[in-house]
Amino acid sequence: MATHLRSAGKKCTVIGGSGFLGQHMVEQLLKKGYTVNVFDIQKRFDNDRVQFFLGDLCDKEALLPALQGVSVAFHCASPAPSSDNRELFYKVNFMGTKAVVEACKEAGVQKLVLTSSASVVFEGTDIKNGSEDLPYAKNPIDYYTETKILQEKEVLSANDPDNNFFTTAIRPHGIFGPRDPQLVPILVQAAKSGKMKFIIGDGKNLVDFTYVENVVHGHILAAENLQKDSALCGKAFHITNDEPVPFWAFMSRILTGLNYDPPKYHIPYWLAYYLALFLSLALWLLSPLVTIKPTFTPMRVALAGTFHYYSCERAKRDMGYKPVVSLDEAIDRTLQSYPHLRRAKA
Ligand SMILES: NC(=O)C1=CN([C@@H]2O[C@H](COP(=O)(O)OP(=O)(O)OC[C@H]3O[C@@H](n4cnc5c(N)ncnc54)[C@H](OP(=O)(O)O)[C@@H]3O)[C@@H](O)[C@H]2O)C=CC1
Ligand SMILES: CC(C)=CCC[C@@H](C)[C@H]1CC[C@H]2C3=C(CC[C@]12C)[C@@]1(C)CCC(=O)C[C@@H]1CC3
Repeated sequence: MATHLRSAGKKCTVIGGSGFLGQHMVEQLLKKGYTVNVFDIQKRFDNDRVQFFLGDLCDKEALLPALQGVSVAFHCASPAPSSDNRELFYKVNFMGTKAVVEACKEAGVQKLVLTSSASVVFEGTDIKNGSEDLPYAKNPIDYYTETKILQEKEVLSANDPDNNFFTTAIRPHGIFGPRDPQLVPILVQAAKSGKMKFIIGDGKNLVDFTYVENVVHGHILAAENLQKDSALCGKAFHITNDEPVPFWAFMSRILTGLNYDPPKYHIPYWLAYYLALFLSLALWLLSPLVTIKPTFTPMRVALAGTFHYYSCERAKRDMGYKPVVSLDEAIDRTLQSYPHLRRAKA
């Protein structure tokens, strides 16, 4: 194959490339010999090998220059769930994704890989080894997830082999790893303020936590296997560590690894849920006077007190996926990457 064709095949754009997952995507893609463009609303790192395009993905005209000569676009941009901004979720995750699809088609990008979420099928009740055949949640756990469903449907239905445009979606769950601004920092903050005393439920509920490098590996395999007549076209794939763990054992391991005490008292699931619901209601009533963002929310209680782990057999079968970093190794690497969050021993 002529060099220019080979390098065109390896030219990609990471939309959301300044974010947590996006930065890890960029690092691995560069290691694998891809030429990488980043499109993001902000620039959070410097790298001479990356071409940055700053803009809002809702603006198709802003996206087009970042997609010229590119064969694969990875779309992993989203407002943070914690921003709690319904209008923004709808605008970016739904309308913005329509703009991404249109811009890809117009620029002649052949493959679009969306970062969706396994939570698109989660309604707050147990899911054990859930497959991709589960229906979309009728009552998603929050509005953010509702717009992730709209977004995934939009991307998968855009798959159009007749026009040489192929789409797929990766559904990760509980991504963690170095530089994650959410899971470990939120947990440490909760521990520091004395909020990590209680285990919700009996502590036996299994959950997937997925190391960021495995999530990246799934995305790259998806891009490399996405082609005419492949099983990936227009389909979604769970990517997990394939090692579900008790939610509270994972939390305790992170906390003790950073010298914080693990939670030890149990509180029944339904009591926690109704307390969180009552708290949300009280804060909503007070919202004209004061704005408080609670750590303890019904959605978090559902995430912390139910089983929700997913099968990644489809990804193994159709793209040869296998986690590249074990959960043990992943936790160790993550703990080492947060020296500033470690509590000094008394
Ligand atoms: N983290 C997790 O556990 C999971 C994440 N996901 C999905 O993975 C993807 C990546 O998540 P993560 O890396 O954690 O998220 P981040 O918030 O770290 O990264 C998202 C990036 O997209 C940028 N962005 C937001 N809005 C726009 C816009 N309008 N135009 C251009 N760029 C924009 C963000 O900028 P800014 O920071 O300024 O908003 C940020 O740089 C998301 O789609 C998320 O839904 C799915 C399952 C689990
Ligand atoms: C499994 C999964 C989807 C993980 C990623 C999300 C996490 C950032 C949060 C999900 C549940 C959250 C949670 C807490 C902290 C942040 C999460 C792990 C608490 C432990 C915070 C303190 C409490 O009051 C209980 C919360 C339970 C859920």
